[in-house]
Amino acid sequence: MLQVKNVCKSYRSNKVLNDVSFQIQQGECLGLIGGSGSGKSTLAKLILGLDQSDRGQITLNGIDFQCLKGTELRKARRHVQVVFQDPTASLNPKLPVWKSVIESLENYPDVVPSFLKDVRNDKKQMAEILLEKVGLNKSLLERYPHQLSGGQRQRAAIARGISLQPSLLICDEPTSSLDVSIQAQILNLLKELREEFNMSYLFISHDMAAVRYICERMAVLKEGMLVDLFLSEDLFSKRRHPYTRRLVEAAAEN
Ligand SMILES: Nc1ncnc2c1ncn2[C@@H]1O[C@H](COP(=O)(O)OP(=O)(O)OP(=O)(O)O)[C@@H](O)[C@H]1O
Repeated sequence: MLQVKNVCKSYRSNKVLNDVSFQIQQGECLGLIGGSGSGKSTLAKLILGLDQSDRGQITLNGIDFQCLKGTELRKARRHVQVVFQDPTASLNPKLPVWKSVIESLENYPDVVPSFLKDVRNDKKQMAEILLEKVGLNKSLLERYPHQLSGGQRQRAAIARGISLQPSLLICDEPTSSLDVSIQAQILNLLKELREEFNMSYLFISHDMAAVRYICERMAVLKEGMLVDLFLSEDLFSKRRHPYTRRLVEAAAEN
């Protein structure tokens, strides 16, 4: 489904990604962990088609975004969406929640997600269904982002992320800005949505326990190199790369 092959990326003389390769299958969740500055967000940017790699290939369902331009690129991009750490990054503070949630659908009028097919012409109904999918009451439709709690804002951002029924959802630290008590709820929501829509996730996080909980496999980036890739259940195995073991030890100390 997603194939990343020998990807390299430098910013001036700073080699940020060095020959990175991995795959994510349909419906699979791959966790991406690594220290600060290891290149995780850069990789996400390349997969989203927001920047170009210097070398290598990134294909989603066999399509290489880097070979596309204009309308074709726009069309392909709908299949990969993102949920950021800070939900205010994807919710316009001047719009009521319902408008933010359906903004992507308005940008892609030809796209008819299966769960919205009966209401595709009714904007409010679409927003209502999307809110329901993420466990938000329709009484929140008219609220503005600042009138929601952090957890509700992240749910709204997730509703927006799934609105086009993407094949791949990139979750970039989706729980880091939330209270610990809310983090588990958001993780469970992401888990349920993945099952319902058979989406794939690239789940970027510093939170080892969260990654282990939600992902079947984990990939470890160290200074732009993919040094380890394994089943989550093998996180504590002796076969782990020394750097992975250091991350595990650091997480245990926190
Ligand atoms: N647009 C850019 N121009 C120049 N350098 C950049 C750019 N984007 C990222 N970098 C550099 O690339 C390196 C990797 O950054 P990146 O944000 O991908 O790391 P990260 O693993 O996501 O870090 P964090 O966990 O702190 O978010 C850093 O040294 C960063 O300064």
